[in-house]
This record gives sequence, structure tokens and C-alpha cells, in this order.
Amino acid sequence: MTTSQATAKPTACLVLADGTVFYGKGFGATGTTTAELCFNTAMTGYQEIMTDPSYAGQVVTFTFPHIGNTGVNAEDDETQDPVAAGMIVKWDPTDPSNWRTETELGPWLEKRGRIGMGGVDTRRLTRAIRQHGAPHVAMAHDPEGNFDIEALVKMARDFPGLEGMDLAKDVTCAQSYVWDEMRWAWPDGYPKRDSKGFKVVAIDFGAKRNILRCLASAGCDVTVLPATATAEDVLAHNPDGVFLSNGPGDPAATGTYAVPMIKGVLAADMPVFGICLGHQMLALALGAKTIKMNHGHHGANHPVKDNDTGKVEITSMNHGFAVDAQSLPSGVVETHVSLFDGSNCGLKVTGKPVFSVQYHPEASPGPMDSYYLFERFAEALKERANA
Ligand SMILES: NC(=O)CC[C@H](N)C(=O)O
Repeated sequence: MTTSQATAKPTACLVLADGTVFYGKGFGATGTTTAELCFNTAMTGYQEIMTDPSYAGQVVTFTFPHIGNTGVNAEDDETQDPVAAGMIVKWDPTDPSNWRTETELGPWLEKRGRIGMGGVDTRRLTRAIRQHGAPHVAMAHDPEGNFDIEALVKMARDFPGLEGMDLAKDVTCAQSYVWDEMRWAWPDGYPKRDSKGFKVVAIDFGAKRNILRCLASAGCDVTVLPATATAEDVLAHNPDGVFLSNGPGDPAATGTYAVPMIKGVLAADMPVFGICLGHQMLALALGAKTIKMNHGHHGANHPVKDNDTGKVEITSMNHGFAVDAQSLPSGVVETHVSLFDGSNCGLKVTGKPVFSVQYHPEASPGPMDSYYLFERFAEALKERANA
């Protein structure tokens, strides 16, 4: 940041519901927004984070200071539009320098109607989030620097919070569609697709594209259905298995319509695989409970232990709710735990090909540590098809 920027009149501000105000330099769209505030510790992937539908209703503070340095391109969006409500970074986004760059972060964000704010002491902000829990906030960007702080405090206090909020219905697809694009392969061609395709219905609660690519690469012929699909809708496709996607908001709220659907699918006895919100809702359908976490897990270096093998995977995470492991009923086993705080990161139904994880195996920080989960699902589909 240059001295002139440091002394210039602030053009953006962030107001926490407790009245704390942070000033900075606005970029992206102008206007105001309200949300829950979280922090993400990933060093890369800001474009994927901003376009991950699971971030609906949240402003993201990036703890890594060099955000914007690889620009933005047309291939890395996890969905069509940015879904996170806004972003906060330490400095102004730096000039991009990467062979894949097509656009700079600021103009990209502006075009998509999302507010950014730079020049913020993100360490102080992150400490506040850790200490007091994810706050409700209002954020404003005005090139003239005129802010009505009292009104913004009121907006932050009026934000109802993510607890009880069903946001999946806002970000899901309007209509069903077929997905056949595969994930980017390593130079040796891995992962390889088995030539036989298995019919998988993927429920889109806010699905990231790379999850669908991983399913396709693992051998699934994927049909995506909207979040509100019923068990009858799903079974009408005569699938070999069902995938439950990630997504935003409170699993208990989305569960009001998704849980009956999942129960119907479980009754039909077929492989089921869930990721993140899909994991949480599978847990609810099996009779477990979910809880709101203090500040959640958002980052790309979260160690997770596989209880079966003792192996540790480096995972990508983005969740503010968690499955309460104590509430898992008999016949449902905790398969993975977070080595940061011991929270639940996976489950399986004993004796059935029904399993799920809280983290994001498609995001590949390991980089392929967790890809076996897609292969495990494909293997279960194969076994069922050959039975
Ligand atoms: N990435 C996700 O699917 C997030 C799930 C849920 N909305 C949570 O915050 O816990």
C-alpha cells in the first residue's frame, strides 16, 4: 500500500454488530451488504472461494495477504456468479501475474455485483472472529466515502444470522441437467475414467462444478436435480446411486425438505455419497444432529484423520456447522475427525455403501489425498451394478 492510499479517505467500511468499525479501500461493486463474517486461511483459490455457492450469506476475510495476484479466469468459477456476499483483504488486490489471467479481481467483482474492501488489518479481524464467534456485519463501499455508521450498525444487528436459514433453494439449479465434463487430469492421465458409466443423480444444494467433474472422472454419468427434488423425483431416474452436494446455510433448515428425500433414497437401498452440506443432511436423515460452530473451518490446510487407516489427509474446508458426533445413532460410525479440534469430518452406515465427509475432496489441497472418496463411490456403484 502506498502512503497516499494509506492517508486517503476510506472508501469502504465494515461494521460489526457490536459496533466495531473497520475502514479500508473499496473495490468491486459499490453499495451495502449484510452477512455473517468468516475468515479463510487458504493461500490460493480466492476465485473458487468467491464462487463457491456454500459461501452465500457470508463475507470472507482472507488471512493470506496477496489476494488478486493470479487474477481471474473463465475456467475456475465454481458456479456462474460469485456467491459470497463480499471479500476483505489486507491490501489492495495486487496486479495479476499468471499465464491463466484473463481479468483483474476488482473489475471482475464489480461486474458480478460484489463488494471488496482492502487495507484492513485482517489479523485483528480474524482474532475478533476467533474470540467472539462469526459476527453479523454490514459492509459498505462508497467512492465518496460517505458512511452512515449508525444505519450500518442497525443493518448488522438486523441480519438474522445463518442459523435457521435455508439458502440452498436460492443457489440451486432451476432445472435438472446432465453433467459430463471431467476434471483436469494430472500429466500421467490420472484420474482415469472406467469406460462404463454409472447413473448417478446429484442433488444440487449449491454444488461446486469441480465436484461434478470429479464424479464424471470417477465413472459417473451425472444428472443434476434441484435441491427441492423429492425421493420420487430422484428414483424416477432409476439411478445406480445418489450424490448429495455441498451448499450454503443451516443444514437443519434445508433438511426440512431434503431429509425426507434422503430418507426415501436410503429406503431404496443404493450407494449414497455426501459432501459438506450433503454430509450434514445425510447425518440428519440418519437421526443425528448438527450444531453451529464458533467460527467454523475455512481453509485449504486442514488435517483430517481417517479413523480406519490412521492416515492424515490435508483437506480443504468451508463449513460453519458440524455434525455432532455424540448424536450419531448406532449403526452409523464416525470415519474421519479434524485434527484441529476433533470435530466430526465423516461418517458411514455400517455394512452399507452410504458415506459422507465434511470437507471438500474435490478441492485437492493434498492434492489428491482425498480423491479416493470418489473412487470408493464409483466402486460401490460398480458392485451394485454387478450384483
Ligand atoms: N461447504 C458446505 O457445504 C457448507 C455447509 C454448511 N452450509 C455449513 O456452513 O456448515
